[in-house]
Amino acid sequence: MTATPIYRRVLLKASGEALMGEQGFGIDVSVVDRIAGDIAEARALGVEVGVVIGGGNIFRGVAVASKGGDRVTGDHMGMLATVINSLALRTSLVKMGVDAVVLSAIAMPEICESFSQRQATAYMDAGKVVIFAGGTGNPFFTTDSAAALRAAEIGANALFKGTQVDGVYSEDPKKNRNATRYDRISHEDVLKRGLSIMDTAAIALARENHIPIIVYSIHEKGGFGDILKGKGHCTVVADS
Ligand SMILES: Nc1ncnc2c1ncn2[C@@H]1O[C@H](COP(=O)(O)OP(=O)(O)O)[C@@H](O)[C@H]1O
Ligand SMILES: O=c1ccn([C@@H]2O[C@H](COP(=O)(O)OP(=O)(O)O)[C@@H](O)[C@H]2O)c(=O)[nH]1
Repeated sequence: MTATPIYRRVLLKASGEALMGEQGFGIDVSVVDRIAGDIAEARALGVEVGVVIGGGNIFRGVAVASKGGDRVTGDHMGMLATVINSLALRTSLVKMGVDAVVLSAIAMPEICESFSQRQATAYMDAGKVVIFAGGTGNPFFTTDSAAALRAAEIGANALFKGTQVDGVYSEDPKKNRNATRYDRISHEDVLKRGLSIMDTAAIALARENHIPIIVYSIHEKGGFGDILKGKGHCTVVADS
């Protein structure tokens, strides 16, 4: 018997950096295939899935600015990187027989459709996985903010942050091995304690729209599906 998922419609933010796998740069197709497999499992449970992928495996605007370059151009390059990753994910999903479409915040009609809230919702209602490319379409933002924004626009029941660590800690666990992990914490406390698991704009937007954020390790095979079945390993950031 198939388990009943705890959320009907979700937005998954997949770390761009995770797509590198063991490489120092670019896309490891086996990692993309694994993430696509996790999404396929969620679809099989009947969950409607929207996805935002980062671009940090290819480009980050702040890296350009830190070397004295033009931040806005750097951010444009970062947004284009998210389009490349989105196309890679769509390819993997389609290969697995999962119907998926890329909608970009930056118009590039020869490559993919442009984003509109109406079209995105219609595709999700029809059971397609919708991959939101190009971030918010604006510089000085991140794909975390894009994920919170799209989650609000599509009426997602939860925002999943699939990242390098398995939850929210009292401090960055990569810097302090003794940091303690929370099973549950409020958006308010994440902001007040300056826990930088996601940028503050993303957390504030999720808080205003009462969207829980589920932080889990994107490296854990089947982790996404397990959480949807109510038995996964994660931190839930939700209204207190
Ligand atoms: N309080 C915290 N709890 C968990 N992770 C934290 C915390 N503070 C900083 N981090 C770091 O935030 C990183 C995830 O954020 P980010 O760089 O946006 O990754 P992503 O590639 O998923 O977008 C983690 O790899 C972790 O090292
Ligand atoms: O709305 C957005 C989303 C992303 N970016 C740029 O795209 C890069 C890649 O996104 P991000 O760093 O969020 O990816 P991730 O951390 O998930 O790898 C960012 O550094 C920004 O330069 C942007 O300018 N506006």
